[in-house]
Amino acid sequence: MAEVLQAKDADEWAYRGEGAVNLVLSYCGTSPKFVGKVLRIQKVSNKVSKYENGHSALTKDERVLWGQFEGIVAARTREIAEQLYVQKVMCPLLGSEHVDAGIRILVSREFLKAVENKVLLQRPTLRVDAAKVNPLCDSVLVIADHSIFPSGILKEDFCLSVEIKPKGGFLPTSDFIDEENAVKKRITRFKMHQALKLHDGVISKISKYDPLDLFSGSKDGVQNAIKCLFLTPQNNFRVFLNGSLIFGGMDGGAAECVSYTVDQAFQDGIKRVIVAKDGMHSKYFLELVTETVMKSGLLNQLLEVQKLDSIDIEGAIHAYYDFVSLPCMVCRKKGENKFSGRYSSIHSMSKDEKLKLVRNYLISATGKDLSMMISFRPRKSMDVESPHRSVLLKEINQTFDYKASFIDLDMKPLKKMEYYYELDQQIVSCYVQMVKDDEAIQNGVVGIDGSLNSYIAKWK
Ligand SMILES: O=P(O)(O)O[C@@H]1[C@@H](OP(=O)(O)O)[C@H](OP(=O)(O)O)[C@H](O)[C@H](OP(=O)(O)O)[C@H]1OP(=O)(O)O
Ligand SMILES: Nc1ncnc2c1ncn2[C@@H]1O[C@H](COP(=O)(O)OP(=O)(O)OP(=O)(O)O)[C@@H](O)[C@H]1O
Ligand SMILES: [Zn+2]
Repeated sequence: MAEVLQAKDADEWAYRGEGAVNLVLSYCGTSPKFVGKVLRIQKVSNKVSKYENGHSALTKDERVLWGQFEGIVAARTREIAEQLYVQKVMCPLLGSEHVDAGIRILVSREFLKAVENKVLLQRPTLRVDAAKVNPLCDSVLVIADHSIFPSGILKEDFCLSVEIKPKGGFLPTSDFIDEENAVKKRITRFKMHQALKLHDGVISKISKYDPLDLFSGSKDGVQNAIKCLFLTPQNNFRVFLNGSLIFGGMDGGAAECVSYTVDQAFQDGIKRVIVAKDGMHSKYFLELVTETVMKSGLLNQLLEVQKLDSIDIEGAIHAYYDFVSLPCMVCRKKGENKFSGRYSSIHSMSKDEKLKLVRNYLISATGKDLSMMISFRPRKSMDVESPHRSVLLKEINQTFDYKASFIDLDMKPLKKMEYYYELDQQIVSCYVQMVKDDEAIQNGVVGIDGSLNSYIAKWK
């Protein structure tokens, strides 16, 4: 009979982290089956949400959308479909050596309850208020722990790992972008979204990070991006030592660091791995991350996936309405005729072409939201063969094994398309308003909206 995790097993799992929809636990027991693994447990919103990740299977339209991928249509639950999505859709695109789709394991309700109680005090308040462990889950995912090297490491070894959530790394060029929204072709969504997040109080400071730098392929660009992530990590940058968080936060908001003289835990942590003169460890740490990001080539692959969004949400939304057989709310609002107006080239496409546009948009959305984890351990001797790739930091003559993986490759629900459109419009209008207010201030005119003025100050 298949193993089912019970309440007593909760003792062997410890809080690792969480995002908006999953709680992640690391294994601290001795069973070879779980050593080097994490458990990824689905959460459910405390508020009733339109986009709730419930226990239901895929919708009829989603089954058509993902039908060409083996097994997804027949999946009994959304969790099973999501695991197959990682295996069949994302793995081939990102490389199976960088992705672990994991295996599902059965859990009892008592296990979920025990785990939830155990980690409650370690969870950020914002996350506790937002969501709880989904009590209806009967299975959870067991995935490789990407913050450590696979088993076989000695106890005294140290492994440093870095988690980066790069977000969208290119500017859209789609002809379907409204003239009013032309700013989208010049400013990244990440940067514009920062203005909205600040306005809504989600963050207290604008990130210095620019995804275009990270994806630039140039050493200077990547170096600058990593430095900015370090200065304003928000939910885009974290560092772990042997799986314990030593830099950044899990609250999805504004974990902020203002200088290289950060937390002692971080300083102590990097000293265990990087051999350098006092005061130089942070510099070489950032150098190591930069070199490895460049060398791994992971971002080139990721950018290709993100670029599957070829016509932007302002184009894809029209394909969506036809695909789900609903009147196009965007054409209706804009007073456009579906078959002769600005978006007629989309509305008159074949069913298959529209399906492909929507599917590619959603795959790209996964690519714009995933994270990558890169783990490092110092190579003790170049004579010993290692199955891992390595990077040499010339200035300190130190070689590191590294392992790079992608995490959080979740399938985005089809019904989120309308939300994506609305959010996109909101992001642009908030940013445009901010720029207008900024100009008004510079011209000596008092801004229209006091709250906007206050975040312009924070922008600078
Ligand atoms: O829309 P975005 O860019 O804010 O992305 C959301 C993320 O926000 P952030 O990266 O902080 O801006 C958001 O992350 P946080 O909860 O803010 O850490 C989620 O990753 C969300 O995806 P899902 O609902 O969990 O499937 C993400 O939603 P998707 O757009 O990827 O569906
Ligand atoms: N395989 C893994 N190995 C090591 N750490 C992991 C792994 N998977 C997740 N984590 C840690 O747990 C955190 C939450 O996981 P994950 O990003 O999958 O949650 P999520 O709720 O799906 O996120 P999001 O809000 O982006 O949708 C990650 O940020 C990472 O720190
Ligand atoms: Zn339309």
